[in-house]
Amino acid sequence: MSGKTLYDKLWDSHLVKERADGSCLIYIDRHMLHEVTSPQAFEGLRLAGRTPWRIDANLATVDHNVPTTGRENGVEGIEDPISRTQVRTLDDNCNEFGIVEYGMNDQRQGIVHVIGPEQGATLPGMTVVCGDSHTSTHGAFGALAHGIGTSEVEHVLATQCLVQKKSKNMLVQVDGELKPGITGKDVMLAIIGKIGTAGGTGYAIEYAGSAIRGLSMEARMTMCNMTIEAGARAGMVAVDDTTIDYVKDRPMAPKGEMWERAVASWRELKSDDDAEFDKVVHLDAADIEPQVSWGTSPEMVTNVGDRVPDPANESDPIKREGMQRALKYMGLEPNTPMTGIQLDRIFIGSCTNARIEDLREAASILKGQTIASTLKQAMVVPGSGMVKAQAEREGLDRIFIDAGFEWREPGCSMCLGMNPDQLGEGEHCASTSNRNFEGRQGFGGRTHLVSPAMAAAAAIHGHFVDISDYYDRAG
Ligand SMILES: CC(C)[C@H](C(=O)O)[C@@H](O)C(=O)O
Ligand code: SF4
Repeated sequence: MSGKTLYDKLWDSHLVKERADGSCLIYIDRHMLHEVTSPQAFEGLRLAGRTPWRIDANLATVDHNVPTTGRENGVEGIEDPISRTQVRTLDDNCNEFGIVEYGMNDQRQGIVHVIGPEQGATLPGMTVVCGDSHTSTHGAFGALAHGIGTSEVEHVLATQCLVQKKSKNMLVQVDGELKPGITGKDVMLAIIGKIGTAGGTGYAIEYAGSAIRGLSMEARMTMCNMTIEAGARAGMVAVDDTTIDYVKDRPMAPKGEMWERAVASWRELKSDDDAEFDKVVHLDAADIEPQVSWGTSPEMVTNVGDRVPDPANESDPIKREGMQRALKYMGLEPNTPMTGIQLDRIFIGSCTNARIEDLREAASILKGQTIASTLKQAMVVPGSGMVKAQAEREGLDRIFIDAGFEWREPGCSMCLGMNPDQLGEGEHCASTSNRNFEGRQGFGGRTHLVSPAMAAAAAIHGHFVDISDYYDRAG
């Protein structure tokens, strides 16, 4: 018999019961909540007269609907009535049921997938769920993490368990050395460009190989975050020293002797050498160039040095039609150099790329520079209040502000149009977020997915540039 994958190990250690039809009950260690997908779940609990099964397993915050400016008047000061109600409802529900919530003006508030790891609420070996598709982010810690629907949010609140079917195992192996300036974002966009947005459907993906081992936790989180864009619900990376160093001394991480014991067991969280995967994909790190998306799906992506593809060269009629539609929406002509796309706004933020390392990377490009006068707006939205405070201690806020960026309060912001930060119709945006769907950042808005460094360099020039030049020049 062959060995176990990391996914098999996580699955087996949380399996409560398996039925003959393959449906399984798994135990959930950590449940994160936000204001969008929780109201009906709490309502369901109330109607059934239930209380949360394990209060301490839950951690809530407000992120999608919060404004990123003008928070001095608290929740009642939120202008949009729907957003105000959403935020107030989570506050009320958490108060009623006794769940810890980082409210809008708590320094620990932020995007749910940023604050979990930051607080040590996400730990190796856990099962982590949240009513949010980008929960896959937490898999970077050698955890089994995925999004759930609102009825499942209610189920987890009530029982701490979830009915699931096991996925197949996929290994994405990235070996070799990344070129300077190439980030986890570029690696992940290149993977999605290669396997497609349905490439991971039905699988749990493990990222491995020497290039992944060399990545920071922030970069691993970026990759696991975008796993859902590759069609897989869960992505994960094995535990190593990088993982353990990141987790150490986090507020909710174990301490003292418990820490030593935890680390000893976490070290086992890797695939066995003889584990077999149902599918294996290889990438050579040295081949990966800075990525920019040109279309309305994350797989519609190319190297910054390339051109907008020509549908005429696509033999598959369905794909051709999809490309034509995407180009029409994006207002792009085939064969336009990617560096020729003029931008209107720059957004550095989201649960994909708003951690401290992301802001440092962008600031290193922007230092002493100013943004192009042709831009309507450039903004940085830190992923959490803690990231914001850290960036301010390092003086990064000054670099951004001096360059012409707006420095905002934490939240999902322009990643999706559920708050005042939105694109206007027809506007092109260099965005460090994860989805470039039609209307995602505002009605008629045109999203180009890039890394923080690429967004920063694009801000200076008003169009995309190959940041490789920056890194070469800097030596
Ligand atoms: C609002 C929420 C349910 C949604 C998700 O599940 O991912 C959002 O976070 C997103 O990124 O589209
Ligand atoms: S930042 Fe974007 S992707 Fe992440 S949870 Fe918020 S809306 Fe979803």
